[in-house]
Amino acid sequence: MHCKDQISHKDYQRSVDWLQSKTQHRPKVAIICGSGLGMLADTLQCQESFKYSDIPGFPQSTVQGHIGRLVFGELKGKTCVCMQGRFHMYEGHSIYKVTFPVRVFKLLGVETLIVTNAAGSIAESYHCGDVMIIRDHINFPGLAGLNPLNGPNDDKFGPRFPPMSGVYDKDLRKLAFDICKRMGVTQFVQEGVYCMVGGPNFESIAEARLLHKLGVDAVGMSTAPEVLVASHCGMRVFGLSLITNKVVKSYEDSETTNHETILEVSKMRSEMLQKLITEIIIHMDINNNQA
Ligand SMILES: O=P(O)(O)O[C@@H]1C[C@H](O)[C@@H](CO)O1
Ligand SMILES: Nc1nc2[nH]cnc2c(=O)[nH]1
Repeated sequence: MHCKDQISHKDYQRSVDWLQSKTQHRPKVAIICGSGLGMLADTLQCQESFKYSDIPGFPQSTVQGHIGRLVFGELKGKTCVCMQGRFHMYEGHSIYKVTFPVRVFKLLGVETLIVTNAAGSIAESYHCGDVMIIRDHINFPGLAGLNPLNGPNDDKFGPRFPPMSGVYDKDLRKLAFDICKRMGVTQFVQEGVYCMVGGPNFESIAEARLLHKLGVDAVGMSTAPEVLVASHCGMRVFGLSLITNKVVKSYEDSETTNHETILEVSKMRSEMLQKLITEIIIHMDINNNQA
């Protein structure tokens, strides 16, 4: 990966101009839907959707369970934009392309980014079907130097050396937990640390044990780059991981992980997740429709 792949302000703006010429919606909230979690977009009212292949600069989704559309609409009167399918580095996209939509959202006027993903549990106490409110992340590709902020800094977006502490908004995390209490679902709600690895392979047992020692609660192949770029440009961030499988940590265990099971579990919890995200959006402070 070279900085030559870096994307210019002009390229983000081209995408923004195209979208703004096609829709009157001016979203304040963007939602990135993880594997199998794209159904939330279907609940938006006054919908207008655009295939990634039609939007200038957008890459294509290639993963099963990621439809590949940007959907604008209203959730109980709040204007949102939903990514039905995200981009992963293992698909062959550069890290700049993976995070491209986030800067487009910023230029569209989005202030809050909600990210969701499917993840495997590392924490012993987690179960399949649990929902983890992300408190913090470990960005393995980032620690190894694969960072969407590599290259000349674009000061129009944010500072050269952005902090990464407290990135997952405390108030939104509390709001989410309070809503879970009201929904009566706290028995399968957790709060923990998400770790991004490169994928596309799932973890070896030794890797899973390493992640456990490092304090990781759930592991997946996405999210950290988008969150990093959102935080760099001053967006408020909230994240949820749906625990779709337990990561094998014992040589005695013959279970293996596969993408089909991940999609099945996502389906099982999709309604609850939709409700939770809808309630969060309804109850959070949004300076709506003042773009
Ligand atoms: O987009 P997310 O992070 O939800 O996708 C997860 C991680 C891998 O891309 C894939 C593995 O099944 O699902
Ligand atoms: N790396 C990784 N990504 C996942 N996405 C969903 N489950 C998993 C998992 O067990 N490991």
